[in-house]
Amino acid sequence: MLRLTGVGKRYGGGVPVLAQVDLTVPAGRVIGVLGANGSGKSTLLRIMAGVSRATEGVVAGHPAIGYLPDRFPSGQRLSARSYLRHLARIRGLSDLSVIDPLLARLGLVGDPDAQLRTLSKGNAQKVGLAQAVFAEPELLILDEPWSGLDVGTHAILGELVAETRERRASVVFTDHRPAVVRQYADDVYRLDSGRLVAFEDHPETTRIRLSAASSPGHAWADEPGVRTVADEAGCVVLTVDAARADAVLLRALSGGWSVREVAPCSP
Ligand SMILES: Nc1ncnc2c1ncn2[C@@H]1O[C@H](COP(=O)(O)OP(=O)(O)OP(=O)(O)O)[C@@H](O)[C@H]1O
Repeated sequence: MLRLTGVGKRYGGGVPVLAQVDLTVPAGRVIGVLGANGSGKSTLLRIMAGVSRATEGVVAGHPAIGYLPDRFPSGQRLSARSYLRHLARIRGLSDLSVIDPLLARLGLVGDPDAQLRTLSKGNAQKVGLAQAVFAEPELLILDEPWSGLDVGTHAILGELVAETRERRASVVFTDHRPAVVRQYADDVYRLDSGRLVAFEDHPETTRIRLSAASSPGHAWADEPGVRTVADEAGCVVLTVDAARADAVLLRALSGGWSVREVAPCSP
């Protein structure tokens, strides 16, 4: 659907914000991009949305795109309703009746006929979301879409993302919170020094110290969930995925080992 190959971006003569970014967005997939402030998330999404040019590399594919920018231009005199109708006509949408129910679903507080510039930040964000999704684009690009939204609308946005995936369209979104990105994305990436890398999830681990009067012997490294095995002062020390810790303890006790210590590993 959309493919970035070797994409780089440099503003003026500065250091590259993005370097050698490769990313394929397949149909029906939700991709989440994590990154600290200033790591280049918005720059990457602007390039994908076609509103900014890469200074290196190739962007291939021309899906119909719905785009929520990081700063939605909300300081306008147009009302939310006229703005969305205007955009709908530009995008060739004949059925304008989808707009009002969408604003209601997003929980727009206030008069849809009031000027956009009078809306609160969260309500302006809802109008920004509405313009991104109403035409059912093939690729939905959302820059920090959860920012500024109230809790009720968080769930609605989650539904909109899921519905987009269900109709085999794709979503690319950014956020700086791993838990949010993990919750909604099929594939999670992280921007690190301009490079886009797969986000490695580090599940919580537990440290288990075992001893045995006579060595019963056990291939602990082969036990599911065991990450590391070390000998320390006559004890065996295991690092175990927290979710598997109970099973490993049961195996140890039934195998004649004594449990000396169980503690969460420091992050
Ligand atoms: N138009 C521009 N001209 C010059 N520098 C820019 C421009 N846009 C972004 N930058 C710089 O590029 C870097 C990445 O910015 P970008 O907005 O893409 O990061 P971000 O990850 O989206 O940040 P945040 O989480 O704070 O929104 C920053 O150092 C920023 O100052």
